[in-house]
Amino acid sequence: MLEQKNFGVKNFIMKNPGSTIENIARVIQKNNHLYTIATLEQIIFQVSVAHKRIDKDFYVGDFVLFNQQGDEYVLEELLERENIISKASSHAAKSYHVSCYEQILATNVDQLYIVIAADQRFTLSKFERYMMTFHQEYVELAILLSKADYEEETREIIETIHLSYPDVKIMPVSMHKPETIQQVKDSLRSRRTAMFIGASGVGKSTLVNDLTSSHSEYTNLVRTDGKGKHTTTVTKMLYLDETDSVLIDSPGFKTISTTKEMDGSILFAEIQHLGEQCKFSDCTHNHEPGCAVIQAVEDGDLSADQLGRYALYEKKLRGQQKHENKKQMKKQKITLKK
Ligand SMILES: Nc1nc2c(ncn2[C@@H]2O[C@H](COP(=O)(O)OP(=O)(O)OP(=O)(O)O)[C@@H](O)[C@H]2O)c(=O)[nH]1
Ligand SMILES: [Zn+2]
Repeated sequence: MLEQKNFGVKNFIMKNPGSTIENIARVIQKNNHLYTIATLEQIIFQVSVAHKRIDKDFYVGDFVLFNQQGDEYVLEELLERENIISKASSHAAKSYHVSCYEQILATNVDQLYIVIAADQRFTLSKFERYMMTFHQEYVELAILLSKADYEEETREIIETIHLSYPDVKIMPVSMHKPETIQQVKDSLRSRRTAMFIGASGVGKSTLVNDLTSSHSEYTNLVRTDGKGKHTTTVTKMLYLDETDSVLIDSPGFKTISTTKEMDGSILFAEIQHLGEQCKFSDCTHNHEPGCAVIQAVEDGDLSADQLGRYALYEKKLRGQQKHENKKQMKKQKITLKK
């Protein structure tokens, strides 16, 4: 049997004392309605959903309670999720009666890496769509700028993003530059769950191969295509020996549905409306006493994620403002010199 890898079950049990240890597992792969789960001791394949739970969907990353029925294993309960990584389903967006349908990609993620390729057409609005879709308060977010051997393009993209979002963490990475792969490894935190998402063709598989290449034993296990190369057709969780962490690899998507691409005033109308009731008229809804927006989050009337996205959006506006001011000052200096 394969030596047992830590897929996060141990951590979960430590964080939730009193849980029934024997029956806790984590979903590490999903193929239609069959799941692969990891317990503290072993990996179990071909797990189905218990009859009484047949209406429930489980996702990669979920912690679950399972049971043995005869020689079959079944999923019984979903344990509380810390977070959900989702996007609007492009599939449903096409159907005329559903305009926006949430597609869950994975759950319980600590570090989310959005992979953008330097050789693909880049626009700030595409980047913003990613941020709008995936930014949330307790998930560490970074951009992996792949194919960074396209050096000119890489520089330009970093500059464009940082002009509007100076705080966004961007890590250039290239298969031709081993030190950049090492940097990605170094950023993976032990016993945490990282996830890669990105459009197809950005080089995600290549990157995952590079990260796991020294562990052929496990790569062999998860290889489903019979070919020499790892390709991503379903979402799955991989264990990385070197960092003692797990990585969720998800299939590349074509586009992020545009249903979330809206201007801030539409997206944050609710927050702006609530803001009218804040004690201070220039309230940033961040720490101020008498803030109606923070109150709404505390009361459960507004999601903390929405407030997080709002803060990000505000930051962007301030960044742009700063940039404008600098440009103006430069101009003034030049005219003074004359
Ligand atoms: N120049 C350059 N090309 C790369 C790099 N990484 C990957 N590629 C190439 O980009 C193409 C796509 O790479 P994949 O790893 O298959 O991309 P993917 O994101 O897994 O694509 P999907 O399987 O559709 O999700 C391949 O032809 C790779 O050889 C890189 O760092 N630099
Ligand atoms: Zn406020």
